[in-house]
Amino acid sequence: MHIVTAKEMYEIDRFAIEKGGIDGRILMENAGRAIVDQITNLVDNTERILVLVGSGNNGGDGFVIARNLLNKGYEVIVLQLVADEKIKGDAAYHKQLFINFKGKIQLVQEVTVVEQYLSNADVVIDAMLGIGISGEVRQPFKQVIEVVNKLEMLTISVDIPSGVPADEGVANFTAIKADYTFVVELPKLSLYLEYCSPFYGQWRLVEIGLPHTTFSQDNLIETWNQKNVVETLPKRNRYSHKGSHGKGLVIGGSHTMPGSVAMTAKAALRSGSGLITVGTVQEAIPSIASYCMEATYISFLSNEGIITGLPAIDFSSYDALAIGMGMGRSESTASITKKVIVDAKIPILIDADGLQHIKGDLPLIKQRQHPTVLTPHPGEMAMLTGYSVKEILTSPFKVSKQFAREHGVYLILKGVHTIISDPNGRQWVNTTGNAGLAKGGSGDVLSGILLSMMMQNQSLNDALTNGCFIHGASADILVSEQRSKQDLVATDVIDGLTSVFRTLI
Ligand SMILES: NC(=O)C1=CN([C@@H]2O[C@H](COP(=O)(O)OP(=O)(O)OC[C@H]3O[C@@H](n4cnc5c(N)ncnc54)[C@H](O)[C@@H]3O)[C@@H](O)[C@H]2O)[C@@H](O)CC1
Ligand SMILES: Nc1ncnc2c1ncn2[C@@H]1O[C@H](COP(=O)(O)OP(=O)(O)O)[C@@H](O)[C@H]1O
Ligand SMILES: [K+]
Repeated sequence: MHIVTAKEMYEIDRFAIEKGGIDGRILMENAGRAIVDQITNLVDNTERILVLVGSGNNGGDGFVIARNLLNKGYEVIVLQLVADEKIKGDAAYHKQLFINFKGKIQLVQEVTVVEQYLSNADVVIDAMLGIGISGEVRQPFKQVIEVVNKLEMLTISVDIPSGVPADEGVANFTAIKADYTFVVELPKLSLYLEYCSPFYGQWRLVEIGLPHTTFSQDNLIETWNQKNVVETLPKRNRYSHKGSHGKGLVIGGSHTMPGSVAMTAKAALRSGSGLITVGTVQEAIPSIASYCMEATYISFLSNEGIITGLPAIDFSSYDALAIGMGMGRSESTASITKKVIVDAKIPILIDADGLQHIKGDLPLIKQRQHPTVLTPHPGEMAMLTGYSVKEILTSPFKVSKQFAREHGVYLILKGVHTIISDPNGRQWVNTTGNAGLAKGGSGDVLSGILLSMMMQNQSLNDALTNGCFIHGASADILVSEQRSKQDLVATDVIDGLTSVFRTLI
């Protein structure tokens, strides 16, 4: 499903009205009615409802909601926070209908009066500001937002919590902290920004009759859901053999960090790889092998438990490789990563310490004729780009698209809403995962799943989006059925892959 910016939402809206011929007043009615259907599931009709409306179409939705709740027997008051002449067009039409239906509207701009009304209500419907907000929230909205947040009453936002920007790039704002948000037709970008999404509370899309299309050539962002995975994940052929499912190489690990490659290898095998070989320091092999007996091993030259040299490896005998996990950041390991980038004429995934190694070698990556996948978390992305972590979290879509295009890489910017970007600038947002994954080792497991997916018979975009989905889905199933976010550890996520594959395909 497309994720839209405010501009794209307006384009879709304009298309529906101007080319499709649908009346904007009907769209507004549809939005209000669809949201009322949701509200009636949450709120009993004995509860007193206060609808806060602003000057735009978001306020127009508020009038439709108020009229339809009134029809259903709810006690409703609309507080209009702007002067009458500010309410225009479709919103003015629906305001008049509400009046015709004997609805009560109070024009209020004093925050103390708003507070009195709030104290006599059980539920507040926030239809103050929608996706048309520009700049900082002005008065009286700012104060009203602060009062609503302070009161902690059930708050339901229309389309977007008032004050939250629809798009990325705005770091500081005052906004309603909604319990529920009913998002009109398509998800807005800010739903997938970790500093904005908490404001939405629980959210759901409501359909109002707009086409699900995008007119943008430049900003193709989609969510990746279970349906997408089911459609694209290759089925295992009855006649397949181990060679059909990929021979992968994992390079990394050190005397003090053997677990990382062990988890990557095990996760790769549990996600369907035919054969996995681990290249690591000799000292680490016994402990890794006891956890991952299915893999084979190459002993690398080492000094004090750190890889110092790359043995002669015929990279072409592998289908893909992953490098960097637990490898350390010495000069010797950096030069090995560099050699692999140049010599390995196969798809490679670079993670963790490998990302530190490549900072100065991005031009070499650009020259590669085979796909390169980078999997930074925001800290690593900051190191690679020179932006601060805050800047990255404020504009993760822009920063990662720019980087993927500029360096010709597939970029997986990990986080609460992991963003997958391809070298053409297409982007997907993963929809699975939970805070149980915020533990050391989760990234190593992801690398293993991705390595495996890269070797299955699917496009690389599908492989990476499916890999991220499967990783998060494993954690989600575990947390809902047997573990908790507290005790979940990375090796559990590997074990949880069983449930994912059993339920998904
Ligand atoms: N046909 C349509 O256009 C539809 C739009 N829908 C609703 O319409 C909304 C978008 O409507 P609008 O484009 O009118 O935008 P808004 O409803 O967000 O209102 C924008 C108005 O708010 C004021 N404003 C902007 N920035 C402000 C700030 N920083 N502080 C205080 N006031 C500010 C300005 O007067 C501006 O005209 C959507 O979020 C959705 O709720 C729905 O009704 C569905 C159909
Ligand atoms: N709060 C969270 N919600 C969802 N996913 C998370 C959360 N925290 C971490 N993750 C996921 O866990 C993984 C962590 O990777 P990373 O930071 O590289 O960990 P490590 O290097 O310790 O293995 C990423 O896939 C990330 O998306
Ligand atoms: K709103």
